[in-house]
Amino acid sequence: MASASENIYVEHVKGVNGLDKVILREIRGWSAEVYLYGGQVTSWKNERREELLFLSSKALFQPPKPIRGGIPICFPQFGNLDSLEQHGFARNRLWSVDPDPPPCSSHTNSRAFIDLILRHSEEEAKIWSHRYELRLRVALGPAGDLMLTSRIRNTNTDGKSFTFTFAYHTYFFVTDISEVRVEGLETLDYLDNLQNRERFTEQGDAITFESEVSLKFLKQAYVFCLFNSNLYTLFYVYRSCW
Ligand SMILES: O=P(O)(O)OC[C@H]1O[C@@H](O)[C@H](O)[C@@H](O)[C@@H]1O
Repeated sequence: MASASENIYVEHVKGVNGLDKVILREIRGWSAEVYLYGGQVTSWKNERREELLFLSSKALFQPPKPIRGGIPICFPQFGNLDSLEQHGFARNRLWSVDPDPPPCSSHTNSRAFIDLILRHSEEEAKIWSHRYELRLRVALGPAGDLMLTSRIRNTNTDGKSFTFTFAYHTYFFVTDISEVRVEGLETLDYLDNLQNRERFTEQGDAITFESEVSLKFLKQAYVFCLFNSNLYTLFYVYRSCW
């Protein structure tokens, strides 16, 4: 049973439409909310209780529809290049709390974290025949940093390998899109969805937004940052693999 002090950091509650939700809190006032439906982070607030993620006011919270906003998990595909549904099925499955996660080398400072797991199901085997375990740790660091660690294990009994693509499809909250700059993507190749997916190489030192932009980068940057000057927020997004 969780002790009173643990309850400060991790609280299990019912969210919209009675869906299970976990609230992570840090003592300085930062918080994050994670729905078991989709394994989806839907809120990340700073110590002034300002929301840093966008969640659509029209988000349905109604399985099997994905939740529009926060950080949807795209697996086993990002986009719609394969025959699977757009962005895969992980975002519209009910995940479980993982009671016995393998050791996770990151986030050792954090007391506000939750481990979730999604396993293959017989129902799903009709559309994707592989057996897998997808683990997700969502952790809120003492300084409010939000860290997502995903681990994918092939559990095919015949040892057959499979390929997949994966993405955190993060919706950041911005107050004025014309003020936003995304840096750190120069020299990376992308497909421009608004130009028949033609391939280009990013040349500028920042991407800015004067009209609709829809780019799919073919490799992820190790770090990129998004400046949102009105909110005085600077998001750094780091990627690390091991
Ligand atoms: O509407 P969905 O399936 O949640 O996808 C969200 C967005 O995902 C992006 O990857 C696509 O480029 C957009 O066209 C799409 O709107």
